[in-house]
Amino acid sequence: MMGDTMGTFGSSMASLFFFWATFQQIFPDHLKIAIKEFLLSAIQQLSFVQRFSDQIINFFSPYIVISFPEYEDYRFNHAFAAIDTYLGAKATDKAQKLKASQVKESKGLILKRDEAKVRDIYEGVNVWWEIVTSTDGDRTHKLTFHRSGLEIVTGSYIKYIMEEGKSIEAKNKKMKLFTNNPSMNWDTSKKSLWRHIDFEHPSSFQTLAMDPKKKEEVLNDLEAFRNGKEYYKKIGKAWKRGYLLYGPPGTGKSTMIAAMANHLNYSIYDLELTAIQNNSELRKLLTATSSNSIIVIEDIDCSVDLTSKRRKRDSDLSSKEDGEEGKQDQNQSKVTLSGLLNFIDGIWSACGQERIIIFTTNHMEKLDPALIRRGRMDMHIELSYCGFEAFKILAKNYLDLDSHPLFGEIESLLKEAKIAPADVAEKLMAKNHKIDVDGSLKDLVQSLEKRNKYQRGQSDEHKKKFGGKKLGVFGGLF
Ligand SMILES: Nc1ncnc2c1ncn2[C@@H]1O[C@H](COP(=O)(O)OP(=O)(O)OP(=O)(O)O)[C@@H](O)[C@H]1O
Ligand SMILES: [Mg+2]
Repeated sequence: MMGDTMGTFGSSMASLFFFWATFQQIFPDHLKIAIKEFLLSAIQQLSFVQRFSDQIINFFSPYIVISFPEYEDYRFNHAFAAIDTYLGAKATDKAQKLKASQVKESKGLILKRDEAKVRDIYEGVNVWWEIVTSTDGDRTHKLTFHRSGLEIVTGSYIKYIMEEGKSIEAKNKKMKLFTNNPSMNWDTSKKSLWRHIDFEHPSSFQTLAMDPKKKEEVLNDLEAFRNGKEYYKKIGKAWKRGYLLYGPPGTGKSTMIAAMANHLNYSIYDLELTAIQNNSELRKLLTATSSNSIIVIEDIDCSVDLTSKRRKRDSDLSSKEDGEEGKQDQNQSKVTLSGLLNFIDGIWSACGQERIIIFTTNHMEKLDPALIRRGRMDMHIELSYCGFEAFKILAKNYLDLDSHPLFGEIESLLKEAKIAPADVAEKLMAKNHKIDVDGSLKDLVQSLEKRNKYQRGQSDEHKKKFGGKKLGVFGGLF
């Protein structure tokens, strides 16, 4: 009825236009202006009628639509993700068969795929899911259902979807790796402060080559953290834990982070400090992270010049306190030590629980003691050069080997050699997809012998030149 009225009105408008075009030359100017004004007011009335009619239709429509946008206030909407997983997992042909058997059991849930829309039945209420993509690429899940099902949908269906989605995600181990978008793009990208991909890293504690005792310690600490909800509540501390991973390049710091995430089934937020302008941006990023996550700042010593003020203060006693925001270099990132300390202390992450914060560095000595003191970085974990125990794990991973006549020789060579597990792993890797146990081990022995000879020859000269600093890694040399 309303549509017919609109159609008639539209054609009348077209006639009016035609009238105006044909006779505009005949009419004098003042009449032309009058007709123009009349047409404009008619158009305004039409849009008003349209808006009003939309409201009336919405008001009387028996259907309700609820939207779940992918991003809300620059934050990734976890409800969207749960719905996505739920619909993705259930709305397949296979799932339809599965569903048929579930009807008898508990919830009475049936899913049918209707091209772009997915129909779902929950406790007798029909609902339709549709994914809508806007012109600028923003995605939204739209849920449509009859008004009569409002109580069931809002009372239990949405909760059910969230729980199902999350449990499927947990079962599928669908973890995510988030990386912060550069803050200069926040306004233009208008989506999220973080972008993400599925996190699928094969690393585990089992395959991590390090001293078994140290590994055990880390694992126990993680377990205590995971089960520590009540404990943290009791002692009045935010449920978080900080780990500082330090050691030379290629010793497994990043690999250990992946192993931790896999062990705990947590997502990773890889925080690139150099992409942030100041402390308030850091705060924004942190409040946009979710619980059950690991926040990582790799190479903390290189990310931001956090130590410059300390050094400056050491040399210039009149300079200001650490806590003041930097006013020195306008072009430099102004994330300050105090901003970072606030974050670690859990002030800004108080909105979420169960978080782990990890810093990695190759140069522990460069870091400000305030940043890494116990209580902030609760556990300092050294990832060091490859010892014999670590080698045995690599040999098992790469060659499926528990023992070999060359193991004795390798053990004594490793006592002296400063070789990163990454370099040992490279020697043990299959060449052209072929595993050659004897060839790989001989290759490793030769490389270790050369390395040790080189180290012995160079160490005195190096000490003289670099004032006794540790030798670097010889990764590329042998
Ligand atoms: N402890 C280890 N156990 C198992 N594999 C390792 C270990 N250390 C290194 N590797 C292997 O070497 C590669 C590089 O290691 P990784 O990236 O973890 O080193 P890193 O300590 O993070 O180095 P960087 O300081 O340069 O970031 C890994 O992909 C892995 O295959
Ligand atoms: Mg690394």
